[in-house]
Amino acid sequence: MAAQRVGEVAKATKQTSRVRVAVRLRPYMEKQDDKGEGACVRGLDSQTLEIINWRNATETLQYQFDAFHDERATQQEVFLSSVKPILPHILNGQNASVFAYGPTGAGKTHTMLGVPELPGVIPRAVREVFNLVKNKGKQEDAWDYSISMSYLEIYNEKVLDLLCPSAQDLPIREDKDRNILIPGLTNTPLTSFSDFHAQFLPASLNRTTASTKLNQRSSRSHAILLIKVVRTQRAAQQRVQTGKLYLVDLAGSEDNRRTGNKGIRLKESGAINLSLFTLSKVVDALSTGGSGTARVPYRDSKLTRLLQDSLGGSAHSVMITNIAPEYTYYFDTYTALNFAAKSKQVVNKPFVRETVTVPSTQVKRSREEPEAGGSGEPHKKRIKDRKKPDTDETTGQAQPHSPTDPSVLSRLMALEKLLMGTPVKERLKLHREIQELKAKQKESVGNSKTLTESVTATTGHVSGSRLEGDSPLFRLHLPPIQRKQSTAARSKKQQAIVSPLQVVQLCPVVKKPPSCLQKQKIQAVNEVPDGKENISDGGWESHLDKVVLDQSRDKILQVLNSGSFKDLKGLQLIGDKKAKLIIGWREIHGSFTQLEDLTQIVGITSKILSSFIKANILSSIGT
Ligand SMILES: Nc1ncnc2c1ncn2[C@@H]1O[C@H](COP(=O)(O)OP(=O)(O)OP(=O)(O)O)[C@@H](O)[C@H]1O
Repeated sequence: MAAQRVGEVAKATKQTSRVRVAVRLRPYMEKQDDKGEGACVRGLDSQTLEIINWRNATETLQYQFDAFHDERATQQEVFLSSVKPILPHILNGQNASVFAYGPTGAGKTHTMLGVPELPGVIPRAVREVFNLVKNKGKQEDAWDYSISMSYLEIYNEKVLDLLCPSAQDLPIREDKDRNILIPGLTNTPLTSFSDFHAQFLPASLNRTTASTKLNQRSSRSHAILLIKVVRTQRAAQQRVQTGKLYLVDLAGSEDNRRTGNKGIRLKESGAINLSLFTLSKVVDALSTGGSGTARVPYRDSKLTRLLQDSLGGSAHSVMITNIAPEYTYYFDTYTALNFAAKSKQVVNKPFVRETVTVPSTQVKRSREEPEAGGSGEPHKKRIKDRKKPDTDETTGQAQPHSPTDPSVLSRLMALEKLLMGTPVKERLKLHREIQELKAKQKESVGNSKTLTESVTATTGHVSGSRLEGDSPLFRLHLPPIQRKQSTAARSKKQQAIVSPLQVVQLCPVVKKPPSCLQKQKIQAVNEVPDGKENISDGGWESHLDKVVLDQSRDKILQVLNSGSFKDLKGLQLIGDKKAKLIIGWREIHGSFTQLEDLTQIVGITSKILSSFIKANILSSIGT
């Protein structure tokens, strides 16, 4: 019998739910390491890993997450520890989401999809949902359950229905209750796991993949599988609860120098990187804008618009960050780990959305009409409930910022660097911000001293004798990670393992012996000097590795060419006026081929251009 909706009840649960972050290290692959340098990252225990510190290769950076799955972890272990625990929520009208993040070729699709003999999170989670429903049905007979699926990809900023590939770019809508809806998206009822299998496999083949230098079958889109569980009470006045499970395989962040992308691949890559860039801005806003005043830029990309419920919204979320051990991936891995560390601070507020219905005459409902268990919650509530940056709402305890917490350090460093090349009028503002961060840093040093090791569930910290004078450089009596010398120009006999000190020479960024500038930068990390920054302006580029410089330039160019107004304003030294001029220039001339083209814009002199380049490159390296 059809039912008429008479009321929707959003029952906020008392608990907040921090986004759980797991990191999975893929096995070392010789073919990905043509120089034969070995691994730059390794696990220490089931929660901790360490990566060589690019600023000083005699140190490592340690990160702690909710779970760390090393290269030997099986598909089943990853599922049991990181995914299974959140699934029961969707039977109670709550949302849950699992998404795989990481550089291209680091194992996201392997983790989410797997292969027939080693099925990944998606098939295991769906099977588990069927099991849970079956068991619930046995325990209580007051409710009926139905399961359905939708499957879509976001390709080049277009939403495409994988169950109905002819469908064009589908719109994303938001209803008055802030539920995210996709009108026209196929929603197929499922009767069993094999039914799911039969629908899912052919649909997966519709996903856009292509071969790049780094991955023979690289996902060129973000794939989102939505499993919906609707439970309906068998009573005169029916209650209907809908829980949604999002299983997301994100496209990999890409460095086009290494992927060798050209033409259409390069365009895809631009869209992928831009949406991931927006995702990182969303996470930034959620993890640092705890006061509730920061605008979260969900609308700046389709991906973040769709994931709105999963980040800072109403879902129980798990992010599995996939990383690769080879040195070739070093900076991608480092960036992914810092992103994962920030994501740990995002808090969701799960709630049950329930519809109470009474039998009535047939009411026609479109497939994507707002419904029970919808994905949003009132905006005001979300903002109000957003986690303050330093407070773990799940425990009520202050979440310690380690003295070397990368989220504070990197912002601090970026600001310090920025100050060097900033016009006088902006210096005051930056200086204030630096002082605040320094105060926070000092406070966290105090905090961390009083906390026992078990409480230090921090986002990550630098381990090194200079920072933790009495602790050994490497814990657990493991020998230090050693970078093998490149085998490219050596015979097999000469492949001796170098000592950690020699590694410094191979460090990807620090090329020259420490100069005055570098010493001061190191001091900024370790001592947070109170004195004035008075670093000479000239020759800053020569202190950085060419690859890093080129990568940063490419990223800036990408934002200039495909960034929205807001993305452009996110660049250093670009305000409203310049952002508009850049968009106007793009409309007339197309893309910028190099950063230097910016001088063609009225008001951007070569002096302004060099400050712009410097500020943005230093800022991107520091974050
Ligand atoms: N844990 C693992 N064990 C064994 N092989 C793995 C593992 N993780 C990844 N691989 C292999 O590494 C290669 C790249 O993995 P995958 O395609 O999953 O990467 P990806 O992150 O999805 O890349 P992209 O973003 O380009 O799609 C594949 O050949 C995959 O089988």
